[in-house]
Amino acid sequence: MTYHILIADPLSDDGIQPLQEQEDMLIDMKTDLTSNELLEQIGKYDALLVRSQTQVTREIIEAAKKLKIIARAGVGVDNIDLNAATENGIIVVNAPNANTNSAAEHTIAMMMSLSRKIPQAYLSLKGKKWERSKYVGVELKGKTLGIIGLGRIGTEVAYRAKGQRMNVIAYDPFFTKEKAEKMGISYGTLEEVLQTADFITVHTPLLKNTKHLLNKEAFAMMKDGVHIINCARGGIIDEKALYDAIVSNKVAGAALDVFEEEPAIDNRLLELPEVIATPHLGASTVEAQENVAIDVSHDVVSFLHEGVVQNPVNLPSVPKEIMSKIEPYFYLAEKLGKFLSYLTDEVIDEVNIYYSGELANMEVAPLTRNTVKGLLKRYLGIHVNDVNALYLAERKGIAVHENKTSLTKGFTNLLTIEITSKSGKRSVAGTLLNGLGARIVKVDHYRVDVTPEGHIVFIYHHDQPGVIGKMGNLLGEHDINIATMQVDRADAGGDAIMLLKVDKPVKKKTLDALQQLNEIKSVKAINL
Ligand SMILES: NC(=O)c1ccc[n+]([C@@H]2O[C@H](COP(=O)([O-])OP(=O)(O)OC[C@H]3O[C@@H](n4cnc5c(N)ncnc54)[C@H](O)[C@@H]3O)[C@@H](O)[C@H]2O)c1
Ligand SMILES: O=C(O)CC[C@@H](O)C(=O)O
Repeated sequence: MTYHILIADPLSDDGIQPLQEQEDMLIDMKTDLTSNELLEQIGKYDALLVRSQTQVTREIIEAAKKLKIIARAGVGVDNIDLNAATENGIIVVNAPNANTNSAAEHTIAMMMSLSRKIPQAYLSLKGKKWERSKYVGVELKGKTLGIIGLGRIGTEVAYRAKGQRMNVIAYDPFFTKEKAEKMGISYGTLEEVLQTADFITVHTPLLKNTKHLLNKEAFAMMKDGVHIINCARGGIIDEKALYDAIVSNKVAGAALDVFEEEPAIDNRLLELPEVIATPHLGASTVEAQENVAIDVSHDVVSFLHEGVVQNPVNLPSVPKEIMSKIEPYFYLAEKLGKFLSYLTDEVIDEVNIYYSGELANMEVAPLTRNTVKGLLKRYLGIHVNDVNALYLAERKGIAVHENKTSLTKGFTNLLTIEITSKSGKRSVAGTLLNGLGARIVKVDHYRVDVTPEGHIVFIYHHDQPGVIGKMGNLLGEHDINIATMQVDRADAGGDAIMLLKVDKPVKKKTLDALQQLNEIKSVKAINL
């Protein structure tokens, strides 16, 4: 199989080496596509790599019938419609750590340029003027830097600002007084940061709750003569409110790397002498660009080859040490889910997954996703995957619950899946047997021992003499060879089940013939 990869924004040549080394990957570098051209062409690609320019909209995602992965060479994924990607089962990855230093260094560079008016003085001198008294700046030492958003970049900015002998106060919903003490900075509420800082820098993502975080009301709370820096995302600051605050002398100056609309050629903030700006250059260093491209290239290769990624955005990442423990159960979970999907044709209301024995001590969320994927696969085929399984279940009104119990009924590990529909509950249980691999060990309350693979004929029947022979004969007449057979019953002469492993898929006419036998209550062909 050959994978088609589209690189839609400029990426470092050295960084995409891991992709170029793959013999089964054809790479198209098309960095000047219009959105219409992208829409027309996206249908043939398996992977799409972008930076911040390309807008990966719902329309593009819905036209991307083969697309499996969108890789954002950088942090912010606000140019990608994540909901659309998740709904369509497309994994989104980014490179969250690769440009942290560059963005933090750029923030400090912008703050120092702002405090000493370096860009303005530079332009003046280039214009053959020697204006020493016009460009008097302020020192950073002893001033307070307010940081809003203390994630990767905010934290690096905090440490660098301490190096400038600044006092640092930060607000982040996940930041505590204890953490502040450890870092040697101050903890503040948003209001406290706004009220006490001489310089304010924002380092949050652009989200619903951070859109226009710095607005008219926020500027009103700030000290007179405050300086503002935004090297995170345009839109965190309300640009109109910033403009008014600068014109009214509330804000002494602003350093902006990012804008509500980019490219920000006609932005009127740029007309103000108090505003210095760069065209979204926070991550534009040789090192950051190489690192982001390397990180996303590795993720694209490993996802297309092995279904594994390091930096998923729309799927929780699983640490390696946890993954190594649960990985052996992935196969079992999906097969049990798929097996169970054959046992009912009714709408499923609820799925309960019971993790028992050693499984009860593990991080099982990825197994839950795989179970649900298996359960939905019969109906949704390739449209369900790890990314969208839980989303699709929720959309179909299926409640999924994880339960952990120490009851293992003699097994060291036991995974039991139970579905509830209007006519009641059905369940299947499986285990990993040491050295022997996966086994289905229970169907409803019947005990069995079957490998969860291949073609299975599943029969509900009355336990009575001759029934097994009759079925064997009938399958023989239909050219179906029985590989293994498992039978269990509730009571002698009562209800019973039979699981026949057969060598090839069983056709409908064979199932109909089996169903005609008096002893048979129901029969299903299961293909795992
Ligand atoms: N200018 C550039 O070229 C450039 C480069 C890299 C990153 N960025 C941007 O910088 C920003 C930060 O990146 P990061 O890697 O540090 O992200 P991060 O996820 O590590 O940190 C973001 C922090 O913001 C906090 N946050 C969320 N909502 C908040 C709120 N309402 N108030 C206060 N804090 C809030 C989160 O708790 C988190 O700690 C992102 O927007 C990213 O896109 C820009
Ligand atoms: O692609 C870029 O250079 C911008 C990257 C930056 O905005 C990010 O969020 O990582």
